Amino acid sequence: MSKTVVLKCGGSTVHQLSETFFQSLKDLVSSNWRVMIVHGGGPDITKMLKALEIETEFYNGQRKTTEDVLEIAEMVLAGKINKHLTNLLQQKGFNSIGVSGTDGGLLQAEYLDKENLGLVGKVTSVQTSVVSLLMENGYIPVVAPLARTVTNETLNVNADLAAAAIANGVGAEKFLFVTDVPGIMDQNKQVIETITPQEITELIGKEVITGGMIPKVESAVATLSDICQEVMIVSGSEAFVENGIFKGTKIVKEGKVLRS
Ligand SMILES: Nc1ncnc2c1ncn2[C@@H]1O[C@H](COP(=O)(O)OP(=O)(O)O)[C@@H](O)[C@H]1O
Ligand SMILES: CC(=O)N[C@@H](CCC(=O)OP(=O)(O)O)C(=O)O
Repeated sequence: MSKTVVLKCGGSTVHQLSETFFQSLKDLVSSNWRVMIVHGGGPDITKMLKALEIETEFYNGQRKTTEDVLEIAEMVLAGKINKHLTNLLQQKGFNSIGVSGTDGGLLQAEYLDKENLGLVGKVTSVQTSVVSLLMENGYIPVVAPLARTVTNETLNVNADLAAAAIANGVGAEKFLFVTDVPGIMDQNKQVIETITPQEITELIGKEVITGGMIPKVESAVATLSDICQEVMIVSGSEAFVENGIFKGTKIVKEGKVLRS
């Protein structure tokens, strides 16, 4: 039976995906992996909000989302970025379908911290039937990180957290964060090949892992399970798998160093 890999493509990399990245994706598909993509788009949302002179700020790494901000976030995520990626995949020879996390009940959420963040969601459940059907039929689902509450309100969701919830929900064997760096770097800017949750905590404490890397490693650690034994941080501007060998940083459960 084929295994599932979830890729989270960050907003920092969605416009810079290289030919070798798509070659790696082809290798995965031809090795019988079922592929699903969840994307971000933070920089594009910020750019559009600035152009429209709508104020935007972050609280604990998440965008404070008013109704005006949500309207633009949904427009950019489910419109601009989702169509950009879906079209690009189609152009590169993949069958892809773009959906929003609000479609088909895919992502259900509750308010994360209504007082401080406004319309921001924390995913509570993932309805996988539609995306599973798509993958079974050879399509790559491309998901925008928006969710619905039980009372049908749309909420903005941090893409790292949305991707982690989806990886868990679909029972993915592999979960890759595709970003603008080739992996987690140590204090000497060398890419770390394998890292455990304990080492991650140490590097956050030493402020070697900072900023946008923190939600990634925290989501990675939270996603590690008996099914998903390996989460990776990889680059979108180069090959992330060659001859079955994955390149980047592998985040593995304590003491386990696994082969690709
Ligand atoms: N130890 C680290 N190793 C690599 N990148 C790091 C590290 N600490 C912080 N970062 C930062 O994390 C960034 C990736 O996070 P982010 O910009 O949020 O990406 P994305 O748009 O893919 O979600 C890198 O560009 C880098 O500046
Ligand atoms: C609540 C929240 O912060 N939502 C994010 C959703 C996009 C995202 O996470 O994009 P990246 O992966 O490019 O950062 C935002 O509005 O920017």
